[in-house]
Amino acid sequence: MNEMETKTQVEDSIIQESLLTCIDLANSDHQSACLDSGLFYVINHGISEEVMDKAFEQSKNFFALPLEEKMKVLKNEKHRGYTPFYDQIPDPENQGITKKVTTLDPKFPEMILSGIIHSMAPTLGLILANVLPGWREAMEKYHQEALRVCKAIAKLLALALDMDADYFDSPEMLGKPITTLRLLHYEGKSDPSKGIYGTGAHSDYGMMTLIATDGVLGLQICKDRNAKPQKWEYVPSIEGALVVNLGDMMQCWSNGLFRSTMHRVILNDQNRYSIPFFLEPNHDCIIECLPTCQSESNLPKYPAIKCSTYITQRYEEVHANFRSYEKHA
Ligand SMILES: O=C(O)CCC(=O)C(=O)O
Ligand SMILES: [Fe+2]
Repeated sequence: MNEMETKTQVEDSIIQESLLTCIDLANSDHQSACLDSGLFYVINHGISEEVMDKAFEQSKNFFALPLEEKMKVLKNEKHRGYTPFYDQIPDPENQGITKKVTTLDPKFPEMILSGIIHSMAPTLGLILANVLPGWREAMEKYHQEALRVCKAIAKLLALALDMDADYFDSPEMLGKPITTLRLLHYEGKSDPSKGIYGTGAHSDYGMMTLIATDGVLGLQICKDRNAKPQKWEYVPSIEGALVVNLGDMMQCWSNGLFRSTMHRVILNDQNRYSIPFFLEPNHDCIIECLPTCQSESNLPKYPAIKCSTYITQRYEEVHANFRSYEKHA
């Protein structure tokens, strides 16, 4: 049996085991999608409608709480917890928020971040238990399922990069992953010409992001950030499918072969709820070009960096000071 056959067999067995199917916008395979846009859909992921519906229902319940209740779970120094509207500025150069926060309408999304591993999800859950029965259970269940799906995708990505299927899904890499479930609530109307976006242009920092939405159109990608003018394409939602978006770390591991695509959210006066699940490896893991992705004529393009260092750097870049929203509370 040659190496290629073995690889295909392993890939087939992962797909059969989980029935996981990855498709891209043009309906080709996930491998070309990784190279082209770094974004693809996953169907047959095994997350039941019930689990998905409960997560959205509880997310809406949370955002419908009075602000004073939400402020009780205001984010902590690890950025877990509630973030009111206005806090996140992924694209400060183009986002009006840096100029005058108070005149901005519509608002930036409000969000709540929780994780289970290395996080305060249990604390959040305890605080919210009285006001939102079932919130914690719904989030823990969705979190667990999202992690399972991401790990299956990580195997396919490893194979696509000519590594062992378990390369990413190993104790050193994903034994204690940094996982974040972000519940987002957008409202209002975007106006890119005025620097008003649901979420400004950014790439995700980590390994991959699994995005579930309520079906309201909003997510856009720009495949070529250097193009002038930039071309933004909507990512339509597909019933039952989740969107997978590769992050900067995957771009680094693959030496730029896999794309960490710039994306943003544009809104048209509708409420929109989405639940991205961010997967990053163990915090002490070093992110560096894989041996299969470099050669004498293709040297590593990105410096090796510790996972936690990279995340902290990127996070500080895009978040306003706490004080910037105190006046809106
Ligand atoms: O709301 C979405 O569809 C995407 C949100 C996003 O890009 C993010 O939270 O990083
Ligand atoms: Fe994102």
